[in-house]
Amino acid sequence: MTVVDRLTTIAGEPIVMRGLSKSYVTTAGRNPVLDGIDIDIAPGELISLVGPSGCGKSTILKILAGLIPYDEGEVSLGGQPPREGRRDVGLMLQQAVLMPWRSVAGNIRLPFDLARLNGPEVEERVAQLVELVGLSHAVEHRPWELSGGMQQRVSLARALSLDPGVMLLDEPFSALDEFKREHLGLEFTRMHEALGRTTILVTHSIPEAVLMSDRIIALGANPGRVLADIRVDLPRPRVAAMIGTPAFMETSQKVRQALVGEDGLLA
Ligand SMILES: Nc1ncnc2c1ncn2[C@@H]1O[C@H](COP(=O)(O)OP(=O)(O)OP(=O)(O)O)[C@@H](O)[C@H]1O
Repeated sequence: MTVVDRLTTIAGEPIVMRGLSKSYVTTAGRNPVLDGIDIDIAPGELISLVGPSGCGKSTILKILAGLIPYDEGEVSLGGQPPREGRRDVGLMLQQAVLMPWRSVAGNIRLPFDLARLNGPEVEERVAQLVELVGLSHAVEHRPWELSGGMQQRVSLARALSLDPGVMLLDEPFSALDEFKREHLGLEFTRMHEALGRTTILVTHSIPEAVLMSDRIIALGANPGRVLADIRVDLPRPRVAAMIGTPAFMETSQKVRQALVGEDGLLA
């Protein structure tokens, strides 16, 4: 099987979190951050985590990526416990971490280099990814020559490079202007619909969550817990024309309701 075949035939993996709890130990003592999180994600589902700053969204992704330990509960991806560096898990963190000495193409090629994959198919795949994230004009640029949004796009392309069965994306479009954000969000959704990777997206944007997701998990803070699990009943493929339709607005309203405090404002 060639690299490209593998890239287009990989299927999503289920993700299970049961009774997941996590505290950070700080100089001020033990800080409970997640308390009894139960989330089941079916193979190929795209779910969004939304909730106030500090409710533990990034912590959930880091636990799933095997970057940090957890205290209690069960966590599995494709039936296996989290482990750092798994090639079948694509992670994009909030801050793009790029190699300063590598070009845009070189940064996107990094996972292939680490996996000792090379040749014309890899070059073709890198070129496809560069084009996908709209950086064909900057392919030889170094990270410091890029805007924050462009760096984020390199980071997204790199997370997509090995076409993993599980994608963990922490606010992947936050540094983009609204036009590019909607465009790339829909592009990503289109790829998701074609390839069916299981995806967890952390976002602060309720409209973005509604447009892209099958389900939206609303989280509360102190400690982080699931407030609501809301199904998005919009057909696929998702298209821009769905934004603002009654079904879209109704779902957005449900998410908002789950997150507002007693004063009616988002926490
Ligand atoms: N390494 C750490 N050590 C101690 N406390 C931490 C650490 N990382 C995160 N925290 C704390 O854990 C809580 C959850 O952080 P986390 O980054 O998961 O939240 P978040 O929901 O992703 O927030 P945001 O929306 O602002 O990105 C916060 O109170 C944060 O201060």
